Amino acid sequence: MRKLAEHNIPLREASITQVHSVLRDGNPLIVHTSMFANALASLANPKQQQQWVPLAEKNRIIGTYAQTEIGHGTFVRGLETTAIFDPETKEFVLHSPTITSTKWWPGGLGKTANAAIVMAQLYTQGKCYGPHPFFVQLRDFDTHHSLPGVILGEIGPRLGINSQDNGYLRFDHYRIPRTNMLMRHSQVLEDGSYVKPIHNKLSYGTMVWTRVAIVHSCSKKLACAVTIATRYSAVRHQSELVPGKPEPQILEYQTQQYKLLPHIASVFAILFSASSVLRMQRNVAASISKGNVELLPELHILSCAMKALSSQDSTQGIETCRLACGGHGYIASSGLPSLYTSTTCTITYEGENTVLLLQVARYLIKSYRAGLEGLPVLPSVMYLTAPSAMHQSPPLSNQALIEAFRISSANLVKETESRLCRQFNLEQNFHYAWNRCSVALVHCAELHSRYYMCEKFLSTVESIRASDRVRSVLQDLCRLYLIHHITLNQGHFLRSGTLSGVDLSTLEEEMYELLAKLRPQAVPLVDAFDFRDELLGSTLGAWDGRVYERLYEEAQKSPLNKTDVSKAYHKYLQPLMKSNL
Ligand SMILES: CCCCCCCC/C=C\CCCC(=O)SCCNC(=O)CCNC(=O)[C@H](O)C(C)(C)COP(=O)(O)OP(=O)(O)OC[C@H]1O[C@@H](n2cnc3c(N)ncnc32)[C@H](O)[C@@H]1OP(=O)(O)O
Ligand SMILES: Cc1cc2nc3c(=O)[nH]c(=O)nc-3n(C[C@H](O)[C@H](O)[C@H](O)COP(=O)(O)OP(=O)(O)OC[C@H]3O[C@@H](n4cnc5c(N)ncnc54)[C@H](O)[C@@H]3O)c2cc1C
Repeated sequence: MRKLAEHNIPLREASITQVHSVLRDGNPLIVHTSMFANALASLANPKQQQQWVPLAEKNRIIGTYAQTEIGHGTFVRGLETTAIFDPETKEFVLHSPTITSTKWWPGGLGKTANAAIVMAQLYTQGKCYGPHPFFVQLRDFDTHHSLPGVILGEIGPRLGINSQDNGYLRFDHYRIPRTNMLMRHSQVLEDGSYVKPIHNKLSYGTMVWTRVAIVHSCSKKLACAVTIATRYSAVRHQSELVPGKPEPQILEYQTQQYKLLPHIASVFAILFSASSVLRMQRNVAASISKGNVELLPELHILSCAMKALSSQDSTQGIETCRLACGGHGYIASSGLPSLYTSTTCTITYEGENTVLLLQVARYLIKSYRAGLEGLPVLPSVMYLTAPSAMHQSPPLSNQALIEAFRISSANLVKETESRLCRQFNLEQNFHYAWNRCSVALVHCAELHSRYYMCEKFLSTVESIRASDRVRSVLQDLCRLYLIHHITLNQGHFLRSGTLSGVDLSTLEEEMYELLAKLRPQAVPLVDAFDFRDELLGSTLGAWDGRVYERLYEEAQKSPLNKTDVSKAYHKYLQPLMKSNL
């Protein structure tokens, strides 16, 4: 917090700095600096912002975002916490009517936060208007004791990020002023009448913002992992590549290059896509301020797509990096286990990936059908019904590969839509038919998302003007990325007829050549991510390559090494050894 103040970084921008990486096992303030700060900035009206933002900036108020309940995370409309307007006192009464309505998971809620943005079902004049955000004080601002009517605690140990004190929260007819409803987009007036927003999903805006932030953070996490594994692979010598010759650096093995280089490429693919979605988010935010919500659905879908793909890719990439470090990748001091546990949760939180991909698929099917009917569709999905342009580019050029992605994606959507129609004819119920096609629908969403990411990678690399040599290395990396993802998805390209078996063999051959070509660039590429050793926090990945010394030094810090003979010997082992059991 002191660093943020020194550098004049506003609270809501803190989460895109590296400051949170200082903590190894989760940051109890991350939801305060990210979601809580963003909810105030985007969901509170100017008067409310004046009231709470300065206090949050000074950390007098430490907040969290309390939406998920034990019973419902994905299905936001199913939340059970109620906020009933009482016109007599001009207050909302917050209540948790069931066990399943208990708020569960919010980061920092257990012990750190003294306030929360609570999502609750809004009732006024006897009618329910769905989930709305409320500013709620949970603890006394001086003593930090929980307030009467508020029951809260921590939910217990998790796979990782255990310093984040994820919490639970219940309300027992807890009263808050009417003016604590965040009223930028919708309002409840003094007489209890409801003023609806210009788009009924504007109150979900903090989730959209966070999904975009997660994409950015996934590229950082993966960058840390590839830095550790690549540097280690340059230090580690093992086995014989040529019998009788000295043991080579493990980075010389083609299989090791295949484990690492595509994930180095992936860091850039995710980063460039994150920048593109961030630009769109800023445009949409500016439009919303002027009352225009036309591009909100496009932003929602793009943020779902990129959050799902980047969390999946970075989690898999980090695990591959851990495995690429052999046994030493399993030791906590390598930094890789905590990178994994703090990244795999991004697959689940802020919208479980399958659910987000189904949102993308719904948009693809709707847009495809609209396009067929000649209705207007938004730019990112025009290609679904636009004529093919496969023959305009030289065969197997980067542009041709992007076109192959585009056509294969359009083809898969077309095929899946036909399947959906057939299923609908059998079931006579759209929802059952949808469920029966949902595996294929997820594949549509994944391929569309991959197409977007590949396209952003290529267009960004081609726009680099600063240095020919940098551009040349990034072009090779981008080429590797395109070919790698084509080889992983061969079936889609064969089915769409965009690539033949011979094309795929040619591309595979080129991929192996690229691995060898990029091998000398591996260490410079990860060095260019420029992580300080303190932030990387890894015995395997430090700048100076003193891997073995650091592993040995770190082992000395183990509490078990404080004494030669442990207490457990006297208490358990010695009696066991003497017991003749
Ligand atoms: C280092 C920086 C890192 C920063 C990150 C900080 C990390 C902090 C640590 C942890 C944070 C974790 C926090 C959380 O997890 S908070 C809880 C998050 N919860 C979720 O994300 C819930 C997921 N569910 C949903 O979002 C939705 O309910 C839904 C699944 C998307 C939609 O459900 P449903 O289909 O029932 O849809 P609705 O009836 O609600 O919607 C119908 C139409 O609305 C469109 N829609 C939905 N959402 C939005 C939106 N946000 N914006 C615009 N439009 C939206 C939807 O597409 C439908 O449109 P259509 O035209 O097809 O009818
Ligand atoms: C580390 C961590 C931190 C979190 N922090 C916060 C926080 O700060 N604030 C907060 O409010 N919440 C937080 N959450 C909660 C998080 O947002 C939810 O866990 C998440 O949205 C998933 O919801 P769920 O747990 O209800 O899963 P479920 O929706 O129950 O998912 C279980 C399974 O059902 C499937 N499924 C569900 N619906 C569908 C569907 N329509 N179609 C197909 N399959 C479906 C899913 O794909 C999944 O496989 C956090 C969670 C974690 C793990």
